[in-house]
Order: sequence, then C-alpha cells, then structure tokens
Amino acid sequence: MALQKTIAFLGAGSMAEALIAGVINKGVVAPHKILVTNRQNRERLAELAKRYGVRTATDKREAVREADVIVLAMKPKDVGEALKEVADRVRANHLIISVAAGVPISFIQSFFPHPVPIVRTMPNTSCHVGLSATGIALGPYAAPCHETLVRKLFDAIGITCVVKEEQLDAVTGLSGSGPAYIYFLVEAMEQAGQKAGLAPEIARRLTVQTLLGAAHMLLETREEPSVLREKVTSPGGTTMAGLEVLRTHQFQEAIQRAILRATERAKELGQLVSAKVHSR
Ligand SMILES: NC(=O)C1=CN([C@@H]2O[C@H](COP(=O)(O)OP(=O)(O)OC[C@H]3O[C@@H](n4cnc5c(N)ncnc54)[C@H](O)[C@@H]3O)[C@@H](O)[C@H]2O)C=CC1
Ligand SMILES: O=C(O)[C@@H]1CCC=N1
Repeated sequence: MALQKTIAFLGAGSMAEALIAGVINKGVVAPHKILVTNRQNRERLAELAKRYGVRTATDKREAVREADVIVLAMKPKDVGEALKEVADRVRANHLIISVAAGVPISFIQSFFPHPVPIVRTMPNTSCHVGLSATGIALGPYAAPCHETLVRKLFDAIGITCVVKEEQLDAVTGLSGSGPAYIYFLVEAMEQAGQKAGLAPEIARRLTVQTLLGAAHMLLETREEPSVLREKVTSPGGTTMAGLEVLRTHQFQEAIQRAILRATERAKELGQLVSAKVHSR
C-alpha cells in the first residue's frame, strides 16, 4: 500500500528524479503526495510535474510546512544554505532523509534547536528502475518507526543495507558512485567491440546483455566471482589472453584505487561542509 505521507524534495536534480521515478513506478508513494522544489529553476519543476504528475513548489518553506518527510537532495555544498532557509519550519515530528554525499547527520541537526529524526542515506541512480543499492544510517533521534518508513521507501526501489554513519562514505565510493564505473566499462567495451569490427548497436546489445547475464549469474548461482571467472577462462584460450592484458594494466588496482579515492572524497566533502558550519 502507498505511504500516506507527504514527501518534500528539496532539490530536483538527477538523484531526486531517480528517487521520484522509482517510488512512483513501484506505487510506494502516490504522485500527489510528492512536492518538489529547487533553487529557482521553474522549467525543471514543470518538467518533473509533467513527467511524473508530482506537485511542485517555488516556496521551500511552504513545502516543508506541508510535508511529513523532507528529502535533502541538493549538492553537499548547498545543504547548509537550504537548511538555513527552512530551519524554523522544521518540526520535531518531521523526518529528514538526506542523500547528500559526505554530509554528517550532526551537521544537519546543528541547524535546529530541538532534536529532529534524521536518516542519512546513500542510494544510486539505479533506483530509477527499482534497482538501487542503498546504504542507510540512522541519526540519534531516529526511532524504529522512522527506520521502518525509510526502509519501506528504499526497499521498494532496490536493496538496502543499514550501516554505521562512518561507513556511508565507503558505500558512497562503492555503490553510490558505482554505476558510473560500470558505465565507463560499458563505454570501453562498446568502443572495443566496434574497433574489432561490430556495428555500434550490436556492440551495445552484446555488452549490456553480458553485464546483465554476469550480474544474474552472481545473484542466482551464488558462486564466488573468481569461480565464475575461472569457468569462462579456458586454458590457453581467448579469455586468458584478455585477462592477461587487464592484469598488465593493473585493472583491479585501478578499480580499487577509484573506489578508495571516491570514499576519501566523500569524507572531504563532509569536512568542507562541517568547516563552514563554524563560520555561520
Ligand atoms: N547523482 C548521483 O548518482 C547521486 C547523488 N547523490 C547525492 O544527491 C545529491 C544531489 O545530486 P544530483 O541530483 O546529482 O545533483 P544535481 O546538481 O543534479 O541537483 C541538485 C539540485 O539541488 C537544487 N538545489 C541547489 N541548492 C538548493 C537549495 N538551496 N534549495 C533547494 N534546492 C537546491 C538544484 O536546483 C538542483 O535541482 C548530492 O548531494 C549527491 O551527493 C547521492 C547518490 C547518488
Ligand atoms: O558524484 C557524487 O558526488 C555523487 C555521490 C555518489 C554519486 N554521485
């Protein structure tokens, strides 16, 4: 059954749209229960209203007043400014859900004189199609009923893992940013397929299906990725030749370094916004 809560999105970018599309497609929130606001881009609001049937508002304070749940979906650097604008409208019975990378729960709480239930999450854009991998960390004033609500929302659009707040930066580096690494791999595979003589649309179809098939094999056989890899790799065959090139170019190290750097960047973003709070 759809949630009987009004959800105000502060921020109407890629992540807000992916979440809105996901929850509406899965029937977990009715379009008229969603209110979207942004920073003075009425065209974008009109586009979302047309595409999803959601309501939009240019007055953030009014949207917050009407809502039961507030989703912070702006860039980390803009969270402070948005909270300043609406802080005196936020009630102790609101639930704040943040998707902002790196932004600590304590930073969000610092805008209010009273305790507010805050849940920090890290989804990814695949929630658009109901396949997000979302990390969830509960703030000190988030009660079991808030956890239930947040899980209902995010379980409807993918899988969820509850983690400690300090682990959310790792979730960000791994699965928050993760789709971009996969798309980068797809771009490389398609280009290589074309260089090897395939038409672009055939290279695209084969690449995407290969990705989908490998993901399903991991999920359904529950075999270790290394075991599945070995099953593809015939001694002296093509895969072995290909993997040798990946090893020479330190493929695994490059992926690991990318994820660790993205994790570190999430921490840096958190430190940058937290440093600003002291100069407010
Ligand atoms: N794009 C992604 O794959 C993911 C993004 N995130 C997080 O989601 C948040 C949003 O990211 P994107 O959607 O990619 O950014 P975006 O740049 O596409 O959208 C940002 C939105 O915030 C709005 N905004 C800026 N200042 C505002 C204010 N003061 N009040 C209300 N709205 C304001 C902008 O008008 C815009 O609609 C970020 O904090 C990011 O870390 C989290 C997981 C994945
Ligand atoms: O690139 C970013 O900062 C955001 C957070 C995770 C994915 N996109």
